[in-house]
Amino acid sequence: MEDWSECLDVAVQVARRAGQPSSVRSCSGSQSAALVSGSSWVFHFEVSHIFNVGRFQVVSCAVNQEKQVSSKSTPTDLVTETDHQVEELIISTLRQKYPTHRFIGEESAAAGGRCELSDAPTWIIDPIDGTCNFVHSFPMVAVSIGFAVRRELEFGVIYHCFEGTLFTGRRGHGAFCDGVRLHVSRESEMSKALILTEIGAKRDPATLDVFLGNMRRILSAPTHGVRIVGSSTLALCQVASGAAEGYYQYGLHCWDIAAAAVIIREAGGCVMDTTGAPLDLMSRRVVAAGTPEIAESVLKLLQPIDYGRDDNDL
Ligand SMILES: O=P(O)(O)O[C@H]1[C@H](O)[C@@H](O)[C@H](O)[C@H](O)[C@@H]1O
Ligand SMILES: [Mg+2]
Ligand SMILES: [Mg+2]
Repeated sequence: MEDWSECLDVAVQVARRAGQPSSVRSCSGSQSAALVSGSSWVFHFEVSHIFNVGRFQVVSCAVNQEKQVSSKSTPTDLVTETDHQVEELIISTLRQKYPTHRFIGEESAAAGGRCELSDAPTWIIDPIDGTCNFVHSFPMVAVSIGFAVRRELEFGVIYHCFEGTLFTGRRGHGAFCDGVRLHVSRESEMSKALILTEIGAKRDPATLDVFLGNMRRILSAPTHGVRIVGSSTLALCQVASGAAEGYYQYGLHCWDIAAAAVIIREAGGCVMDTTGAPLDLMSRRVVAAGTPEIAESVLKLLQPIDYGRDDNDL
């Protein structure tokens, strides 16, 4: 297995830096060990040297400032200047260090950039996940950075900008939150499950009928409850940490799924297509769960909502 740990540590530093005003913090001991095991790289000096520039616009600084809010695919699909600035910070920093790598970023894609997974090392970036929350200063906002090589997800980094917590997962090396190992819930009964979902950008009556029908069937399964937090990546991190048993959504994007899929898998969970087939990162739909039983129980109750694909133009 190739050792991408050096890339992972750079992603950790970029995500932290993009999400917080203070200087780059090193990872905790065990998390550092998990990130850099088997590598001779002198990470923190090199990484802090890369980011030792004072031009960062960061999320938790900007959250209480006046924002220029606009919308993209629908009036509820919001974007701010901070989304653009954080994505530019992340991609320019990574591209300087890895000029041959490829990048898929939410705001670059919105501007017409291609969402194409190839064999090349590819960074899959959501600069602010939970932009609507960010606009309202609702404290569920994340920076998400996934990394794939030969179409295989190698690692994911998700930084919770309000809590200052960092979720990481590296294929074959486990998943952590601030150095504490993550384990999914082993619950297999829907009647004892907490299920998370997100609404997606479409609000037309037909879409809302299917969305609300899905939620009604999940609630009537029955389950303990359904939660919508407004950030796909942070909701998926709750599955990885065992705080929720399952997640389903139509309408998210590859940059919402990529990092979280690695973190959930490395925490012992499963991530798949809403049909039960293997995950299709570009399909804009997902079911994730601590156990296959919960995943199966959820997907059997779902009616599909068609959002197209991220790689529609290929
Ligand atoms: O646009 P950002 O990056 O904030 O991502 C959110 C999507 O916009 C929502 O449609 C979707 O429902 C999720 O809330 C997702 O996190
Ligand atoms: Mg976003
Ligand atoms: Mg997002």
